[in-house]
Amino acid sequence: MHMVSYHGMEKIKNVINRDGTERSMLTAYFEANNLYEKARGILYRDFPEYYTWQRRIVSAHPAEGERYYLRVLLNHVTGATSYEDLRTVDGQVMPTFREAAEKRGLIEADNTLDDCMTEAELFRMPSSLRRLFTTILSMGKDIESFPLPDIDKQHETTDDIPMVIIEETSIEVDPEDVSSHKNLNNEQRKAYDEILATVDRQRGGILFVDGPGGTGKTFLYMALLATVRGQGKIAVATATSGVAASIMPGGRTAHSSRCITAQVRPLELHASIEACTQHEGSKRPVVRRIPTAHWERNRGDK
Ligand SMILES: Nc1ncnc2c1ncn2[C@@H]1O[C@H](COP(=O)(O)OP(=O)(O)OP(=O)(O)O)[C@@H](O)[C@H]1O
Repeated sequence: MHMVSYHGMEKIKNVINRDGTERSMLTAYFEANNLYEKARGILYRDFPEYYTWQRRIVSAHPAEGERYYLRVLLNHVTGATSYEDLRTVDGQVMPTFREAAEKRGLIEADNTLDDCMTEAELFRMPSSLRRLFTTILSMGKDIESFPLPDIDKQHETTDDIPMVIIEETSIEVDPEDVSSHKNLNNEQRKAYDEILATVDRQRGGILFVDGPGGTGKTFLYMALLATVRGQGKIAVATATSGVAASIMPGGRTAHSSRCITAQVRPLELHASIEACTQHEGSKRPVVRRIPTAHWERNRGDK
């Protein structure tokens, strides 16, 4: 079980027969344990302090499964002379490295995951560190066990209300926007009434407002957002670009919205809002808790 690099066009027979392919740093370590008694008391990771290798020890990611558990064992077991020997615990050969690590009590009790983060911190880029951290959390590691800064209680959810709802309901409504519906022209009024009727029916719907630049679409959105929010309902305003999103109060880009992903298609909107709030820790979707409307600026986005 070791990695071999080869050219894509190379014949597999040649790869296997190439000098040195059958040896890896790990098999060299097993050999050293076989040959030298002194080597048997040294952990694999400390080996470079006593013996010379031309390469550095590679790290293993928890998502790599057996390769990772092999690394866990090597971090704790000295003197192994073969893979099988490494899997042997109390005279019993375990079928997998994971089971061997479990039998030795290394997985539950040790701080390998913390060590993994500490080691990764030295050379990984932030995005890669974040991925590693979420992988570790998904393996059942409690986030509280990491020395993270304290969570600002002010931003925690209260009374089991998901954060996304608190954020959306705390958007301030400009009084000028609230009264702007009185100034709508006939076409805007028609669209305004129809959209509000759809929101009130609470049965969902997809409506498109279209028109040449400067004909008052944004003016209409502002009036709609203010009216819906003024009624205590949630109006999620998204746009495909940051500039277009910044025009609308509480507006955000679709991909940064915690409710709607960039790939969302209109018919998936309901499902994506549900998925989002369930992810936030609530089993009750926003759409059932508070009537929700969603505006997306598309055509003519700046
Ligand atoms: N009913 C109205 N009463 C007063 N002013 C209005 C009305 N409708 C639109 N306007 C004004 O007309 C101008 C253009 O409107 P708006 O920006 O809403 O157009 P738009 O269709 O969103 O344009 P674009 O597609 O270029 O973004 C704005 O200054 C807006 O305030």
